[in-house]
Amino acid sequence: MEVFGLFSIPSWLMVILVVIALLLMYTIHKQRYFKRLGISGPTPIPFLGHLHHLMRKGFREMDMEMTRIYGSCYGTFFGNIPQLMVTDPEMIKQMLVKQFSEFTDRPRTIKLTKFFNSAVSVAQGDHWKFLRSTLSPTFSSSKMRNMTPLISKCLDSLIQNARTLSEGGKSVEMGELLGAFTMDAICSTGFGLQVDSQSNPDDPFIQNAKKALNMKLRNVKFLLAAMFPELQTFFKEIPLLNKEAIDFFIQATKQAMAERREAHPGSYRDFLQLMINAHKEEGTDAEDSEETNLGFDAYKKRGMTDAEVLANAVAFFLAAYDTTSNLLTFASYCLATNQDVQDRLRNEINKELGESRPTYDNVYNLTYLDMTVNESLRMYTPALRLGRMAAVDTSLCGVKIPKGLDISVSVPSLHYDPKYWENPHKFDPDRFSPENKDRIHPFTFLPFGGGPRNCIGMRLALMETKMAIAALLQNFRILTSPETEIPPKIDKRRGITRPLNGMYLRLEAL
Ligand code: HEM
Repeated sequence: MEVFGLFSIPSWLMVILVVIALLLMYTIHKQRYFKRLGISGPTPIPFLGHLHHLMRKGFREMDMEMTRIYGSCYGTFFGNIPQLMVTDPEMIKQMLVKQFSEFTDRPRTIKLTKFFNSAVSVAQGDHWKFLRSTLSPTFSSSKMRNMTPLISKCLDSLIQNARTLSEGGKSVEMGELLGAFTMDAICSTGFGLQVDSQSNPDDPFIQNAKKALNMKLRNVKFLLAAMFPELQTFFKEIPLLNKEAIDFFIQATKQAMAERREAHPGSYRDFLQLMINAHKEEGTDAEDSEETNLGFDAYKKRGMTDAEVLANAVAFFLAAYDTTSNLLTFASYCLATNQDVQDRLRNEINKELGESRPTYDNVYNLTYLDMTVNESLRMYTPALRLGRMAAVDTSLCGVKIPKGLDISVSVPSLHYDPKYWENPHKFDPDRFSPENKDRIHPFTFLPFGGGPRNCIGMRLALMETKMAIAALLQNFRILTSPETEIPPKIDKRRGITRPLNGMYLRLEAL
């Protein structure tokens, strides 16, 4: 083929060049999105956007670094998909609370396994409202109080296990120890399952939870969806989560349901029972109805379907496990590296509880324990981003927001912002003392998110964490060991804050 009569190139090469030019025009058009809105941000790489930063640094480090450079509202790209990053407390308040009706849903930037569309964490609009109102009663104060004996039993195993593992002054990998406690507590409080993963490190519940949460981001379909979001129409789903592991939790839930239908109907008051009570056999398939939006009243009338019960059961296992066990792991690290805080906390526990075992009510009244847990959550927030999607064309504090835009709040960036936290790298529970608490700028401390779509399991997570810390300090002094990494390196490949090389500490029996 002759080009302007000057030189000739083969037709196949011409076709390749035209395709490359069209693809470049496509990505350049997509990545001008924020320029068109007048929002600044780091320059994206064609097709990848800022994915290369994410792969190299992880959400925590990337977001904190970019927030320092670009401020509290800037545009980034997940491949060619625009994501507005926000850490301005007023904008966050508007989005999570005041304009909630315009920002009810989480973004579905990448279409994950369809199965999870029926989970409260992923469901949208009226479907979410129905699921949230059906599941919320599981977490009332009275239900929490009823769960105390179940958690106490798991604490007995925790203390026993900690004694065995720390014999002879050996360091203990706290992630394994506390992860097993968390899993036992989820199984018994949520599903009435007596699982003793604490005495069995190869327990299938633990192994499958780890497998399920180990997302494979270097997945071809996933990368294609990020670069060409329109292609997602042709993908049934993008299986980032391990299917075998998800199937394990589905089977465990089905078995628990079958057992209690036959053996002890009516004797349970837990999360699974609440779903069984709301379940009606004759419901339509959740995935289909979700796509057609039945409306809140119609969802309520038809009750929960099989798909909804199973999706929410699996979501409960996964949402509760990694978050709570990592909070406990980092709280132990903070106590080991701040012996003065540990002494003060143990004094409070001894004074208020004496020899009594921790319960929902007695740990609730421990002010310094609450301050310590909050400061651990500030420094090592398990959740890294809060996501919302604009349902309509709107604006947030004067910034124009088009319908469908994915907006993310970087929680660690807020928690370390020196504008709101003096000396943010210092572990200082006194920031949360009753006298100082009122001085905390609203919407700058968001470990459990905020507004009507905040963490549904917050009360359970806090109860479990506080009871476990109280029991540990009644029995052990937590110390660093030569293997303790100070400060701990954070695993960049995860969507959650967890230590890269484990958390090795010493537990000295008291
Ligand atoms: C320390 C432990 C935990 C932390 C730090 C945590 C954090 C969070 C955060 C930040 C969100 C998003 C909130 C938002 O977008 O505003 C969330 C949502 C959620 N969490 Fe947790 N969580 C924890 C434990 C739990 C537990 C124990 C459960 C279950 C029993 C749970 C179930 C959920 C569910 C179902 C959602 C979605 C709620 C909805 O969309 O309506 N979480 N969590």
